[in-house]
Amino acid sequence: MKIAAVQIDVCYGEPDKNFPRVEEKITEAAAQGANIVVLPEMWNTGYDLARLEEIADVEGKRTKELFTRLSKELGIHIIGGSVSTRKGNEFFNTMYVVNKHGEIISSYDKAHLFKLMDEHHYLQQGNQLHVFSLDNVQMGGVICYDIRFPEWLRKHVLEGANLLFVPAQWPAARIDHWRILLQARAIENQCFVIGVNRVGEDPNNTFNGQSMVIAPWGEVIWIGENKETIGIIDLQLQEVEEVRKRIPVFQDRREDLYK
Ligand SMILES: O=C(O)CCC(=O)C(=O)O
Repeated sequence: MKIAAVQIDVCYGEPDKNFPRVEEKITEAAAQGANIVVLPEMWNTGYDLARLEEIADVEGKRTKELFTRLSKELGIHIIGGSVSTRKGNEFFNTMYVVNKHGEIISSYDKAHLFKLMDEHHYLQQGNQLHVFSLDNVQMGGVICYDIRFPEWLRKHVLEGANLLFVPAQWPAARIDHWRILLQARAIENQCFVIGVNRVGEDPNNTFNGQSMVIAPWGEVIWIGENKETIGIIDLQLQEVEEVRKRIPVFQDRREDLYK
């Protein structure tokens, strides 16, 4: 399974600039032989939350149209990072997953809103777990701050996810936390973790990439530098089983102690 981690800059509050750029990057990832492309968080608008009325994607229409068209044309699955959406009169930070046949197979609204970036003032939180299947492999998708809640990611793995995707806009100021938390989530859950961050700046933060692909034993098999880049990473999925046999964490769990 070949993953393309698309680490890009995001134009603040400018969906009309971001949509064509993302189309270009997905096309480039497919040309490089990827089966699955992964985008960063809130790539349509960035964190221009005060202007969501004007710029959020209404019912995710524009995003869904782009993903369904491209996935079919290019034969590639899309883990759509996330986009700011408007559903009715409320706003969300939403991930769409579209398979290579152009079917929207799942969507997820960020469950844990990040107060340091004012999300709780503008967005509604999601309440649903996010496990889906592509090419008969069970996967999960959460968003950025969600990784600080190990119990939330564990729940996805207990529901069968062997890979966890984490789109993010994780500021450089706390990038050590990003790296360590992603690695810990991979080791404790004995699964692949694919974190895709952005680069560049917005009025409040600087972002320095360091998107990561981590194997179930915890090795970092790819890390993005501080520049726009597409990482193409070939995952050996049998490693999940191998690691779980070596240290049988899931058999040894003491659920009776955790309630
Ligand atoms: O938890 C953090 O330090 C960063 C989280 C974040 O930037 C986000 O959820 O958008």
